[in-house]
Amino acid sequence: MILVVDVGNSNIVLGIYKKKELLHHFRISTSRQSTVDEYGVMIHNLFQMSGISASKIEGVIISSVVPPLVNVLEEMCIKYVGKKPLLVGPGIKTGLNLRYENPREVGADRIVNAVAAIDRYQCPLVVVDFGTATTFDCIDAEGNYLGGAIVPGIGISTEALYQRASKLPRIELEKPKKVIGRNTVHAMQAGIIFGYAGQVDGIVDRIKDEMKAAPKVIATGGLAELIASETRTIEEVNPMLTLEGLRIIYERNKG
Ligand SMILES: Nc1ncnc2c1ncn2[C@@H]1O[C@H](COP(=O)(O)OP(=O)(O)O)[C@@H](O)[C@H]1O
Ligand SMILES: CC(C)(COP(=O)(O)O)[C@@H](O)C(=O)NCCC(=O)O
Ligand SMILES: [K+]
Repeated sequence: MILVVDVGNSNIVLGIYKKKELLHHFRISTSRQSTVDEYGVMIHNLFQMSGISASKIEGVIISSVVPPLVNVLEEMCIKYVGKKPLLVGPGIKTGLNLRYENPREVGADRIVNAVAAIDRYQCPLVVVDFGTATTFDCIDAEGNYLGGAIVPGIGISTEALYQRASKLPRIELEKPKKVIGRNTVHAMQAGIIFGYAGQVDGIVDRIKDEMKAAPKVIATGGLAELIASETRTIEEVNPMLTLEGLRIIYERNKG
């Protein structure tokens, strides 16, 4: 079994794979304050709840877009899982041809998503990841990673409204029945959800024009389901894309 870990700005998602099969997955909140031992307790509890023995874990791979947590989680794995993790970053084989001006700048999660998408679907592709930020990653017909777009995430956008406007409350991210809201909450929900879906379609349309291609559009991330159904351009939601990518990169680098 291997342990795969994706550290996002809001959540850390962990997966346990036995060969190609995802046996368990867990989502815990990203805490920049937590210590090696606190993360150790967390993983110990998750393993215990699921009947996993740490001694059965043959290897660990971590992707992180939160630099201060890399060392903490690396040490946690050494101390509590007994394995030094592979870190998705410079020096690791991904098989991806990065066309970013500075390939070191691309978020590890975006690289991992692209690797998984290329493995699973036919190129050209666009991957939309609804995380703290929403990222668009473009892959051409030859499998080259072209780059993409980064926009404020749905959570960030919603939070900004209530933090900056005195009379706007904190709202549940729920789809309202109508776009014409007749109270503040419904009006905000309509603006956020339908506005966000429109933004996704707008960016994907421009990407397709610029790529001069008809890429398949895949979505992933915590809030993918909610928005995807309101878009015209997203063809498939694959919630486990990032974990799959980590498993594939692990395979390419072991031994
Ligand atoms: N199942 C869920 N239902 C509602 N909100 C969620 C769910 N999962 C994640 N979120 C929210 O979606 C946002 C992005 O989550 P996630 O995809 O885990 O982001 P990241 O990869 O940046 O950590 C966060 O604000 C998180 O609170
Ligand atoms: C864009 C991101 C913040 C998305 O992170 P997430 O929403 O998954 O937490 C992350 O991929 C990142 O920090 N990227 C570095 C900049 C870049 O990809 O160009
Ligand atoms: K992510």
